[in-house]
Amino acid sequence: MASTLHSFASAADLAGSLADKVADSLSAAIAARGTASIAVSGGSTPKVFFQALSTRDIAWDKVTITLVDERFVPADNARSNHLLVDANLLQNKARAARFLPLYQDAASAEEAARIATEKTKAISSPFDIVILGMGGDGHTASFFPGGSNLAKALDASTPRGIITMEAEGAGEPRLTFTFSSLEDAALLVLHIEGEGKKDVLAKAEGSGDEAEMPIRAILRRATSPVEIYWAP
Ligand SMILES: O=C1O[C@H](COP(=O)(O)O)[C@@H](O)[C@H](O)[C@H]1O
Repeated sequence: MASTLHSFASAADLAGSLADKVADSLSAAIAARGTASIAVSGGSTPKVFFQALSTRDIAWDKVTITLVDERFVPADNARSNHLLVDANLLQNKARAARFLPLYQDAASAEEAARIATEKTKAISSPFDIVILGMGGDGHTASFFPGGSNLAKALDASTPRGIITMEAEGAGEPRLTFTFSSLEDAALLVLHIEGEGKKDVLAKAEGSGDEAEMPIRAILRRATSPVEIYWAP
């Protein structure tokens, strides 16, 4: 499916514009179905966007928020994506939203993935909105190059839900929604910032194996158009 690049002069401009777009999409879903869903990324990029989105005046009590991926660490760990969402998105007006975490207090990441898959079945499919990020190695969600479960995660026939991932570049074991869970969102966004990420994107858009740069799976095979939001 095609992608469209939306470029902004600054990260603040991008955050405001993306927050408006997401708020409009959530409101449209609520008007159509009574509820709305959004799966967001962690990492360093989304903080300012989260802060902007949290102030938007929509029916947040009808919105379910979850993560596209998470580290297998509790929510009070500084590297937790849940912590980032708590501190920046589940604030202001967005405090009224329901948050479904991927991390579960389980004996293993595999058990946590199984529990999280069950719990997130309460969210209707497809997601209304998915916001992906991208690492400098071409990973997105926790689809890491060399990842232990990468082939399964990227296989379009792997069911919706959460699986585990371990990889050298990932730090802790990870929990990640599968490709099939994310690729058909009504609004599918790739949010990246910096010249370095633009170069990584250009490389990913070229030829090469998906396993080397897993973002290629989204760019090449997502059934929804990919809206790329970029700022320097
Ligand atoms: O590990 C992760 O990294 C990516 C990208 O993060 P960034 O710090 O380069 O913005 C992120 O999209 C993903 O959700 C996160 O778990």
